[in-house]
Order: sequence, then C-alpha cells, then structure tokens
Amino acid sequence: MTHNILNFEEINQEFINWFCSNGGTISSKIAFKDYSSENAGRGVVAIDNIQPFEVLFNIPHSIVLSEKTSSLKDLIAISEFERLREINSWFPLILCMMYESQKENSLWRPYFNILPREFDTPMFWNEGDLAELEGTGVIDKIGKADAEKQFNEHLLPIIQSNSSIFDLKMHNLELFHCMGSLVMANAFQDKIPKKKIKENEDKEDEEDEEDEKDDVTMMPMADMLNHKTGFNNARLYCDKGLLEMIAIKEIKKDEQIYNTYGELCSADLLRKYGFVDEDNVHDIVELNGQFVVDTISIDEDTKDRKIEMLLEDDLLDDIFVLDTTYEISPELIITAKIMRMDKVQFNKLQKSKKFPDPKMNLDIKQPLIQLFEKRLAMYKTSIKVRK
Ligand SMILES: C[S@@+](CC[C@H](N)C(=O)[O-])C[C@H]1O[C@@H](n2cnc3c(N)ncnc32)[C@H](O)[C@@H]1O
Repeated sequence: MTHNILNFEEINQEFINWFCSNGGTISSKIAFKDYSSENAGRGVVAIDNIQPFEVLFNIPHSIVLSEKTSSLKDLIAISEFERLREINSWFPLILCMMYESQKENSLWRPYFNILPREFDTPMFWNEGDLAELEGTGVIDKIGKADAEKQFNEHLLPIIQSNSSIFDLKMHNLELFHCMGSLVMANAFQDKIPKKKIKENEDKEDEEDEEDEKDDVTMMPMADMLNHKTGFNNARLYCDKGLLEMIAIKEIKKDEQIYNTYGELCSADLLRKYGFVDEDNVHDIVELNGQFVVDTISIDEDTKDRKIEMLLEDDLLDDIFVLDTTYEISPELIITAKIMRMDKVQFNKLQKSKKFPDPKMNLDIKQPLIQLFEKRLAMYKTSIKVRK
C-alpha cells in the first residue's frame, strides 16, 4: 500500500487535529507509527504501558462516514441509494466516498488524506504476479471484471446524469476501484458489540450488540489499526452510543495495537487486505467437491447415483475444507467411503440406507492421501520456494 509518505507526520497531525476538533478523543498513550518497512503502512503503537479496558480513543458519530452522514444524501434521491443497495450493499457508501474524496470542502478531507491510495490486493496485480496464486482459489474470487461491469451498469449512469455533482474526469472507474478497495479493507460492517467487557470479558456470546448499527461505515481512527492473527489486543465497542476502541489486554510500551479483522484464512486476508500472516491458525485448504468425487471414484456406472445420494443427505459439499486441526471431516470420510464402493456394495447401501461410519480406515486412507497429493500439486509454488 502506498501513502503520501513524504509528509507522514504532517498528515498525521492534520488528521488528529481534525479528529479531536470534531469531538474525538485519543489517549496520550498511543501514537501513529510508520510500519511501511514491514509493508504494513500506518499503524498505531503504544507509547506507554496500557492496562486492559483502558479507552484508546473514542469516535464521535458525526464523523463516521456513511450514506447517512455524507452530504451526498441531500443531492441524490433516496430511491437511488435504495436501488444501489439492492445490487450491492457497499455501493451507496462507495458512491458517497467517491463524492466526498473529491469535494474541496468535504468534512472528511483530512481523513481521506491519511488513507492509502494504492493497494497490495490481488485486484491490482499483473498477470505474472497473479499466476503465483495458482492453486489457492483466490484468483476466482477477485471479481474485478464483475465489479467493473456493475460500475458501468449501475454507478456510471448516476454519475453521468448528475453532472452538477459529479465530474467523469475524476469520478471514474479508477476512483471506484480505489474507494471499493478502501471499503473492503477499512469499512465496518458487523454490528459493534456493546461494552460489557469489564464484568464478562470472556463471554463473547453474551455480549449484546448495538441494535441500530449494521450499515457499512467508515470509522476514522478505528481503521488505522492493523491486524495480526493471534495478536488482537484492542476492540471497538459501543457504549450508550459512544464508539470506543478499548484495550482488551495489557499492552506494553512500543507494542503495536491490533484490532481484529476476523478469523480469516490467508486467501481472505490477501484478497481483502493484501497481506498474509506467516502463522495463521485459521488457514485452510479448500477441496472442490467435484474434484473430490472425480479423484476418488472407482466406478463410473454408479458414480452419478452415489453423488445424488450424497447431495440429498448433505454429505457432499461444494467445498470440503481442511483446517489446521488436520482432522478430516466426517462428510469427507463418508464421501470417500461411498465413492470407493463397488456396484454390489453400493446397491446394498442403497437398500439398507445405512451409511458407513465416519471413521478413517485402510480402504480410504491411500485414496485420500492421493487426493491430498493431487490437491497439493495444484499449487505452483511451495512454502519452501516462498521462504
Ligand atoms: C484498516 S487498514 C489499517 C491501516 C493501514 N495500515 C493504513 O496504513 O492505513 C487495513 C490495511 O492495513 C494493512 N495491514 C493491516 N495489517 C497488516 C499486517 N499485519 N501486515 C501488512 N499489512 C497490514 C493492509 O494493507 C490492510 O489492507
């Protein structure tokens, strides 16, 4: 990601002045830090020891950027926003950001100045670099062509028919990709939990959520925090309408302050945020269901009937997942056992409707090893090469 690194400190100060003059507060124990040497852009660091539950900053609702706060809402019919939302829940916010980012006297000018303008996500990679992702399944999920089609069909007509608000020279596809990438990497979409952590810090599922908050929004300052799997030490909470970033554990001086972007596998981290974590307990390998049955099946005559039966009983998934517990799911074991049956065995099963038990046995061990080796061979590079 690229920022206007030349005047890093000035941009920070301008942003902090703006944030505080609009009612935000920032603890004197934190500061911005340039993590570009780690390829992580700007982040937030503790400049003093911080105790659990300390408030790191709070964000006034008036500077949360959304279709409800952007001045575009006064210039465009609400029905346009509703129509856009039906196509894609991010589009109203993306359009507002396209507008506010180019507006001379936008309330959010210092905020846009601190946000990156170039991104490391695969959306912006060239073909040679994308080829490195072969086998990961990321390439199919980038969706660049689809996003461009949707821009042309749904956003461009609004831009073109409102020439007093928009200028096609700046409100173009490039700006759409830039704002879309910011929404993907920075926006908050999930409901913000209510602060109950002091009494019940471990009981996440008992936390209420702030009811009114499920729009897609940009939260200045909250999105300055980086993520590192397993190192989350701060979280955003909502307490009586107040948005507060709170330390969820002790943070020592000089440690980076990390929010969590979720329990994401490497493919999702890369696709949405443009980075991966070396050690990621949430990492997975996806095995396409069709690939599994095609590889394991031993009898063409009964193959389709077997697939039909597995689908009916929700045993055959579109995607089987292998995770870092290295356990093979009961569904995959049963699918493998059925696909390895000969005609006689399968006919018997169809009559009895008695499915094989989901335990590993010698009949399927070797076919599964071969399946995993075939899946592994789909990756163009190996971990050894990467390191
Ligand atoms: C919500 S923003 C965080 C602030 C951002 N670093 C900045 O400079 O504006 C999310 C982006 O930060 C970067 N980022 C976050 N955590 C990272 C990490 N552990 N390693 C590399 N980049 C990271 C990625 O570019 C990601 O898309």
